[in-house]
Amino acid sequence: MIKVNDLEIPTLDDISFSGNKLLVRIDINSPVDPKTGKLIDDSRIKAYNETIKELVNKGNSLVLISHQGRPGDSDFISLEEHAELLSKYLDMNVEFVEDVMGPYARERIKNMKSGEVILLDNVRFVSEELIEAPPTQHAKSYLVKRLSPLFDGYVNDAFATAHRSQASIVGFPMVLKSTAGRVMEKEVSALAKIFNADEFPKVFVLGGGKVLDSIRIIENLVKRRLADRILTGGLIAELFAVAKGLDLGKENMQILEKKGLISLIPRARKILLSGGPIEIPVDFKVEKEEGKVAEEPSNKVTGVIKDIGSTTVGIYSSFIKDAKVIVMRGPMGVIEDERFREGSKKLLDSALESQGYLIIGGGHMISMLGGSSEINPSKVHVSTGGGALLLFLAGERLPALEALDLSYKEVVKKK
Ligand SMILES: Nc1ncnc2c1ncn2[C@@H]1O[C@H](COP(=O)(O)OP(=O)(O)O)[C@@H](O)[C@H]1O
Ligand SMILES: O=C(OP(=O)(O)O)[C@H](O)COP(=O)(O)O
Repeated sequence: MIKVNDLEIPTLDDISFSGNKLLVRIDINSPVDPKTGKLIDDSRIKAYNETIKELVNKGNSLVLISHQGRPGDSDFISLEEHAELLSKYLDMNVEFVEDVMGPYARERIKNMKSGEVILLDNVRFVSEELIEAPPTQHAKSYLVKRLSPLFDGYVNDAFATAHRSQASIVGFPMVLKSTAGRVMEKEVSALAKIFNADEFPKVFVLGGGKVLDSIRIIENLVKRRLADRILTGGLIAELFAVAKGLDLGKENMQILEKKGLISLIPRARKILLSGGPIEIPVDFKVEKEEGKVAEEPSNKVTGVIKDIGSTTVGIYSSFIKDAKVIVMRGPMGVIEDERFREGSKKLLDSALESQGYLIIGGGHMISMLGGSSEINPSKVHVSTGGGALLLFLAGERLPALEALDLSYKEVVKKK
């Protein structure tokens, strides 16, 4: 059992599945090249080998289920390429089923033979999956009602989605015998051990595009006084810069507005006014007319912000080098474009060179590691999670863990 605060979460050692048909929730949501629609990193696809092989070796047949991107974004794509890569890394056939809960998927699941593995299509093609709701409500969703009768059990290995109260995460545990998979187990046990609240300075490097998540994370970190410094990059840096009163120019404001981020300015301002240890870039790398790249001080920005500038890289690196614990999530810039990878790459190098312990997460940031074999596991924890990782470290309860705990009490023990 994994014990987290008052939660007790069963693992594959506590509920031994063999010869069963299992629904396995994984998170293979990966960075996508917006130009080609192809995956640009496969770290998360490789992560589930142990769980999948262990379950297959015990004669189970597996239906893998995952999301990819969010509706409206360029990375909201089908999982066909993911199935090819899963087959390659597992060295076994993972059949792609271009359906989630329709008659074709259900018929295919009914006819599965022992040891077979299939991957359903992007679960966010089902609109119910996008609703954040309590487990009891999701247990009544069509997704759960249509799929759960076909299975003997449910395994949640999607640590990276553990902070979402969505149907494929919290609905199935209410009706099926459920456990955490090996990735979930390792992440939760390792993070509970390595994150020592008494070790400081702790430096958080937070970038990327999921600004609402980041604001929630920062509010938690500040409230619990867990961070000595929070170094911002990506869109989160832009939001804090505006909240501080900097004029980032019309184009950047339009981008923030288009992404619906203007309404978050008061929350960012409140964090700054409450003394949150937020660092804002002193310069940015920007793209100007005809694709020209330039560096501009934060108070004189005219181009579109695409990365942090070199002076900021120097300042941030010195904070990182002095830290005892470094947590990195979300890139400093638009890393899909080679010209704007430098900020993230240099901070990552500083973190790897530092004496501090590095916890790094989030699909885009771990892609910067490029599968590096030189990572010292006693000094670095590479997490499959980004937002889930940070919220867990900040002490928030994760819906996926709560649902597995509840499932053990209500579904397993009462049977
Ligand atoms: N200044 C910026 N403007 C627009 N997008 C940005 C900026 N900085 C980073 N991004 C985008 O943020 C995305 C990654 O953010 P996110 O999904 O939060 O990270 P992770 O997957 O590592 O958790 C990338 O697609 C990147 O292009
Ligand atoms: O990539 C993910 O989160 P992350 O960017 O925080 O690492 C997860 O797959 C969750 O995706 P979501 O933030 O669209 O719910």
